[in-house]
Amino acid sequence: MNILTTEDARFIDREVPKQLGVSLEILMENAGRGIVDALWGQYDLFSLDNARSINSFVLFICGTGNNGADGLVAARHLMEQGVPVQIVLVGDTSKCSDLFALQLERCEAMGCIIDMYDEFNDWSNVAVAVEGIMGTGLTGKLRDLTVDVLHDIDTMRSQYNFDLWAIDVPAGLDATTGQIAEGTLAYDYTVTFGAIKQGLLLYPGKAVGGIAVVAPLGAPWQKVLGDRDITVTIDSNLAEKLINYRIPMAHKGVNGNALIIGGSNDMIGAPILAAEAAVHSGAGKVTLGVPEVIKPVVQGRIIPEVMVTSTEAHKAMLEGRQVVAMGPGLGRTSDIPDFVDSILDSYEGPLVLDADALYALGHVGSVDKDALRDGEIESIYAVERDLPYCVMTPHLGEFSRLIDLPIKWIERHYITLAREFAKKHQVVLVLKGIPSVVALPDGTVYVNTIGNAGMGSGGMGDVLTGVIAGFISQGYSLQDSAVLGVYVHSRSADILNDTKAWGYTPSDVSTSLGCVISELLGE
Ligand SMILES: NC(=O)C1=CN([C@@H]2O[C@H](COP(=O)(O)OP(=O)(O)OC[C@H]3O[C@@H](n4cnc5c(N)ncnc54)[C@H](O)[C@@H]3O)[C@@H](O)[C@H]2O)[C@H](O)CC1
Ligand SMILES: [K+]
Repeated sequence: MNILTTEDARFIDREVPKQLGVSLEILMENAGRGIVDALWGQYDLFSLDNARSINSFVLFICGTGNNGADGLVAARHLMEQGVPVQIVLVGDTSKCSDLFALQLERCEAMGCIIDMYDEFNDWSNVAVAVEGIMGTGLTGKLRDLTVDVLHDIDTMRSQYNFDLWAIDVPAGLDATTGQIAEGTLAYDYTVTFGAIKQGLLLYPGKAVGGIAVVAPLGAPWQKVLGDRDITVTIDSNLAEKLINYRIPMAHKGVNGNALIIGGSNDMIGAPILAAEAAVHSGAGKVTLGVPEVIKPVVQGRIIPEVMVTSTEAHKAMLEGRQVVAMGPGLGRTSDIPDFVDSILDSYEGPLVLDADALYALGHVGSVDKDALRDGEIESIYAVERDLPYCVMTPHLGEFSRLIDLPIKWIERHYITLAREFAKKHQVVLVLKGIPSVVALPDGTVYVNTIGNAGMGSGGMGDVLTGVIAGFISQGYSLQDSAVLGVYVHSRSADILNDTKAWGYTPSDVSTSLGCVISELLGE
């Protein structure tokens, strides 16, 4: 499923009429109709009953831009259907958009009940409120007047207990970054147009949008996006397309030979988790390379399917592998950067870099904060160190070190930074956060839509690394392995979450991977 940013939505507004001959007014008509369909999907609008009166109605709270105009269209459709509606207007109607003026004229001609916000006081009869104060047209902080209106809505909702819907995005939510302005409310539902807005998938936006319903615009807007970078959701539909059946005669030689490199005196758990996850994801043969000193302990702890070797003999260790994943538990001692470099120099096959291997790389590039602020995408990121084509799986802290930028900035410009990094370095970046994203060298970004709070525990990332390596060893491309790995890992955790809340471990996620694979194969 596609994901749209504010810029994409504006581009669609501009280009669909030009290239496809479908006017903005028609798109708006479909958007308004989509709001109505979404409301019907949730309530029997013919017997609206807010438990207080039989005079209840659907209230549309409309700003004077096209977001408000969508609300006016929806109100008109509901009037035709005989559903009681009222409209309140927020803002200066003398400064409205052209389409708002047109839709308002229509609602007035039909005798719809329309009040200015200050005149409205019939909150006790509101059954459902639909907010169209603003959508993708938000600029800067919310103006005081808007904050006051939103505050009133919130107070009235607590008092009268009606559901609150947002048109396209909640007023105050940045539809691209998911950041929210002070005063933004939390909603029960958001009806968003064409495709889900990126800001509804990123925190804190994801937490305030409620249940998202996508309403079609009535024209194949995908056709006009051309070579714009695309963003897509990671969900079961995508994963089902990526997973392959195994041929019946597949043997361990066909299913790949994976090497995991990691471990140090203080950390033996991380590489064990990664190697075991590679086994559970279906790799034919898995070897774990650890420093000689910890080899006996590791051998005593790990499942017997994994062979353990010593990293001291590293040339021989690399031979015949379909994938090498390096980093879990490697440590941060002064010898590690040279060790990581020597592996990068001597191994030319598919590579996954995680954890301390990423730390060992240090800064690999830098961010121009001004360009980031101004959205000058091309000049945001400068490469300082070339990297081999590989999958990199940093969490926010590790990414912060790689690009030399505080986490706060990364959180605010999550997808832009992931995309620029993957494009400029030509690597597959799995940025592990909430949500995790996978950015590809061609600029496509996949955003994870599943997973749960139980995944926030030590070792979960090591399992993901092992899963991705496991898929690569079985012949999946680096990018498919990253996307499929993120899905399977989160889905396994979701299955466990159903019965164990957060009381499950990374090892449990690893051992349940097979359930997800069989679910994807429809077995
Ligand atoms: N392609 C699509 O997805 C379509 C979307 N539609 C709808 O159009 C809006 C975007 O409309 P636009 O006129 O560009 O802007 P808005 O109505 O969202 O906002 C303008 C409105 O908001 C006021 N405003 C802006 N910033 C602030 C602020 N910081 N504080 C207070 N008020 C602010 C501004 O003054 C204007 O009054 C999109 O979301 C969809 O709902 C089309 O209908 C169909 C195609
Ligand atoms: K809105």
